[in-house]
Formats: sequence, C-alpha cells, structure tokens
Amino acid sequence: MASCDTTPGMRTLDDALQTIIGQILPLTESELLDIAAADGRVLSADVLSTMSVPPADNSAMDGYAVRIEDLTEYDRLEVTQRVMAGDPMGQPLEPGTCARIMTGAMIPPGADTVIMQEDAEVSNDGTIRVRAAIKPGSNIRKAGEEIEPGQQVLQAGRRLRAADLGLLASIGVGSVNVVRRIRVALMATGNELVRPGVPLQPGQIYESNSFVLASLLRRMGCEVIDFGIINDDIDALRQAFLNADTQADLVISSGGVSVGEADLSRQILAELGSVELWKLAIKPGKPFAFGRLPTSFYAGLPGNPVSAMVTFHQLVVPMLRRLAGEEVKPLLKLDAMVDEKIRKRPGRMDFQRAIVWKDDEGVFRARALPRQGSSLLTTMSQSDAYIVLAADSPGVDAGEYVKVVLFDGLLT
Ligand SMILES: Nc1nc2c(c(=O)[nH]1)N[C@H]1C(S)=C(S)[C@@H](COP(=O)(O)OP(=O)(O)OC[C@H]3O[C@@H](n4cnc5c(N)ncnc54)[C@H](O)[C@@H]3O)O[C@H]1N2
Ligand code: MOO
Repeated sequence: MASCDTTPGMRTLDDALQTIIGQILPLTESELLDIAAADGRVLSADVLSTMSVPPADNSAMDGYAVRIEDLTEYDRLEVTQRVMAGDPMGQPLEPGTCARIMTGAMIPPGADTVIMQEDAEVSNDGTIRVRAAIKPGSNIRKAGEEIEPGQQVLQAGRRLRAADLGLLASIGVGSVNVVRRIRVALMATGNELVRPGVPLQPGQIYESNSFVLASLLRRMGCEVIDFGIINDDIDALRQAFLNADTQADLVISSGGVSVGEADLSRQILAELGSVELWKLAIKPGKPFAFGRLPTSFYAGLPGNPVSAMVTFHQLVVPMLRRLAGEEVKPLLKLDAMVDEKIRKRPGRMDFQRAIVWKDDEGVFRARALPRQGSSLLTTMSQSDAYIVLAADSPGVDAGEYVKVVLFDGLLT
C-alpha cells in the first residue's frame, strides 16, 4: 500500500498562492517605451484609441466599386476612375459608372459595394458586366468597424504580445507606459557548487540553477542581478541577502531551504525579515520558502534543479505577474489520457514531467517519463508538459485521464 507524505506543516499550493498574492502589491513606477521596446512588458495604463480603425471606408478586395442600384439599371458600367491603396479620395461616382479599386483603397463617394474582379467581366471598351448576384455593402470595410475613437484597446496589466504591438501601431500609438522592469537578485547557495568552465574537484558539482532561473526571469522581462554562488556560510549569506535586498524587488536563492545543517537561508530570512511561508504539499518543491526582507520579497527555491524549476513556474511566475500588476490566473490545464499507469504517494500535489501528443483519433495522450527524481534536469529538458496529480491521488491506471500543463502555456 502506498504510504503518505506526512511532513508536518505543509501548505497547499492554492493556499500558498493566496498568501503570496495577498502580500505582494504591484509596482507603481513606470517608464515610457517605444512600442518595439515594450514587447513582453506590462502596460501600466489603459490604452484608448483616438481614431477609427479603419480610418475610412475601404475595399476588402481588388475589383470594382459600384452603386448597388446601378446593377439593376445598367447592363454594363463604365470604369471611369482607378483608386489604389494610399490614393486620396476618388471622385464621386456618376450613375452608370464604377471605379477600378484595389484592396485597402478608399471607397469613392457614392459607391456602396465592391464587386471582386473575379465576378466582373471586363470588355475592351472600358466597361464591366457583373456576373454574380451581389449583396449590397459587400467587400467594404467600414470606417471604425474594428475600433472606434475613445475605445479601450488594451488594459493596464496587459503583458504585451506580438499582436498587441501591431494593434498599438495600428492606432498610431508609438510609445506606451509600461511597468518598470522587475529587478530580481539571483543567488545559488552551496559549498559544492562551481560554475562551468573549471575542472571539478571531488565533492563538487556544476552549478546549473542560476542559468535556468536567469533565462526564465529574462523571458518574464525581469532585470537579473546575478550574485553568483554563495557558500553555506552564515555571514557570507547574510551579507549577500542584505546587498541583494538593497538592489532588488525580489531576491531569489536556490538551495539551502530544507532541513539540513547547511540549510541557512530560512534562518537568515527570519533574522532579517520574516518567513511567510515554508514547506508546500507539492512534489517536487516541498521546501519552498517565501518571505520578506527589509525592502524586498524573498523566494527560496529548493536546490534540486527540477524542484527549482517547478517552484519557479508555480510560485515565482505568479509573484512576478502580481508585482507587474498582471492578473494572476490559474494555469490552463488540458485533459490527456495516459497510456501507462502512474503510481504516487498521497500527500503532495505531484508535477510529473511528461511527453504529450495527439493520437490518430485526435485524443491528447500523455506519458510520464520513467524517472522522476527532482535532481534529474534531463527530465525537464526531455519533456514538454507537467502531469499534475492531486495531493490525495494514489495515481492513475493506463487509459485514465490526467490534467496536463504544457510548458508552452507557461509563457516563460
Ligand atoms: N531530512 C530531509 N532531507 C531533505 C528533505 C527533507 O524533507 N528532509 N527534503 C528534500 C527535498 S524534497 C529537497 S527538494 C531538497 C532541497 O534542499 P535544499 O533546498 O536545502 O537544497 P540543497 O540541499 O542545497 O540542494 C539540494 C540538491 O540540489 C543540488 N543543488 C543545489 N543548488 C544547485 C545549483 N545551483 N545547481 C545545481 N544543483 C544544485 C545540491 O547539490 C543537492 O544535491 O532537500 C531534500 N532533503
Ligand atoms: O520537494 Mo523535493 O523538491 O521533492 O525533491
């Protein structure tokens, strides 16, 4: 029978997130940036359009601008003008005439419908005959049909995506106010750690967490202040925490948050500020700590590389979103069928690394990697999703459905 994880004092992930969201207030400082430079940044103010989009009625097709009633009154229409996209307004349409028009060109006064050229038969005498039944108003994009003056196009708290930058450009906005970059101090703790590039001595390992975390932080638009490796020495750690606190909005360390004799991070956090959370019912990531330093927040990630990533995704990303004034929404979870059984000990919510694909019948399938140790960084590199198993779940059998969170959906 599966035994339970009975670690005392473990908080659920939801409970922890509530504490974090409740304690953190969004930053209030902002900066004005060109829209190209604002990619991935968070708007600090609503953006309202001062103009109509499109600015004028224009053609959605290459063809002929006509007056719809002329189609019943005249067998052929004379092409009397030609309007291209970018041209000034054409001449008013006289009865029995039409305008050659290109996609994006302004509709001349009097015209109310565009015939696509495939529906027009062109004669050498400069007239056309319309071959198809046409609905009045066809192929015209009306001024303001997408955006009207005064309309809010983007809301404060929006993390700008590619389409948003285009949208801003389309209403003539060249620069926007965004929340200033969140400054994050990053440190890796542990006497065993060395940076790649030097040979390992017995007992040492290469430090990898800060490379992973710095990459994730930059993807979130943060300014990373890298404090490198700090030894398990109480004075060195205290000094690093104090320095980091003066420079950053959020201090993140990895390692040293568990219960071992060199696990000093929490001790220093308690001494300099307050421990608001410690020990979560998640696997991996149990020893995660959250608290306050004199002027910044602190997140203590477990040293195991997978634990550090899982806690970053589940807890640090919401912290960063909250600091930036974004709405913190639950992650989108998909249902996928497992093709092999998964066993788990009840007690902690489990984040198993998995491969996800769609089978020939269109069903999402997931398979947990065979090894799930929290020290195995290869499992993060070789997978594309987390299978999320509830704390009380004993696991699932082959053919049952599980919840999966795709790494792509994590936006980091
Ligand atoms: N008696 C107990 N021991 C442990 C418990 C427990 O509940 N009781 N929890 C285990 C769990 S779960 C985790 S997770 C780890 C986390 O411990 P720490 O956060 O204190 O991390 P360390 O002990 O410093 O390191 C753990 C592991 O990760 C390696 N590491 C650390 N930093 C890095 C880095 N920057 N890059 C690469 N690898 C790193 C480190 O060498 C250790 O092997 O505690 C368990 N123990
Ligand atoms: O929580 Mo630890 O992160 O299980 O390995």
